[in-house]
Amino acid sequence: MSLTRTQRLRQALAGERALMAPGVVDAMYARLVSEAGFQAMYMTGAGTSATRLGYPDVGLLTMTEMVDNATRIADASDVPLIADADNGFGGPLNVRRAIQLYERGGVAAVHLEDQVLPKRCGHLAGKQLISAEDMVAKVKAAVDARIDENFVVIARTDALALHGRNAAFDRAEMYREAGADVIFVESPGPDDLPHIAPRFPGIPLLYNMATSGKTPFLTRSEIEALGFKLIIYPNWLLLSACEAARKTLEVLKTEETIASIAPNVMNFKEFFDMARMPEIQELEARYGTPEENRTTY
Ligand SMILES: C[C@](O)(C(=O)O)[C@H](CC(=O)O)C(=O)O
Repeated sequence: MSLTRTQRLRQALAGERALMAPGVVDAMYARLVSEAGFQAMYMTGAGTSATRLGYPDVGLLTMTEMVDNATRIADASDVPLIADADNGFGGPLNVRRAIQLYERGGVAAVHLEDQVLPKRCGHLAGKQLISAEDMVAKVKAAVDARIDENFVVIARTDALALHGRNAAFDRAEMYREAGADVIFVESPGPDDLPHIAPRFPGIPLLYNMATSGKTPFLTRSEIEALGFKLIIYPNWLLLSACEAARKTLEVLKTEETIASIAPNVMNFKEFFDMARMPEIQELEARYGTPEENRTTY
């Protein structure tokens, strides 16, 4: 029998190499990541906020909006999805409901952070934290709420930027004792990185390859050598696409034709194939759509 997504995620986290999870914001990016053959993907809250609302990552998205987005992403492939669950959208009871809905939606892992509500991107200034004890209660609620024991609960602390290394590590230790499966110390700089793994033996650590540049752009092997097991790349696909879209818009505005862009974009067939056209064609055949009405190019 094939392994479930959560089992595959657990297996990958226990493997030799660090697991790379490119960031996605919708089903289309999920298709791209799946096509590219990655073993995991990550739903970025920052990217979800930008694409769903056109606003930055300042905690405006509601829990149901985040769950809805995660569910659509999870539905688009069989690749284990790690999803941003911000601060759990409230207290421990909100966390409990959020975990139930994320899990039901096919998500394999979430990360929860110790910021107040509303939260903001961990790489921005002006963050505020809840107490470590309040966060411990949320981690416990998350662990208790999961039905599938392989669903992964990742605890993130945002304390490093505000209170320094010791405070951040103390918090992370408390979250680990509360049952977190993975530890995520947010926005470490180059000086902090070598201190994290020696302090947390035996538990997988997450490396957030954010685009802010605060955490260095290391290679997978360099990150592995520092003792991290999971690498998320939150907004890189989105930012690549935004830059390409801007260029297309510039050309369209000045040249008033798409002709010079056309040879450089993904072609029509590739685009539909990425969106599972072969599956649709197979289903049409199976359910008796007359040949002349089947979807073809
Ligand atoms: C990981 C993160 O929470 C996200 O929403 O993807 C962000 C990433 C980012 O804004 O680049 C973060 O707070 O680090």
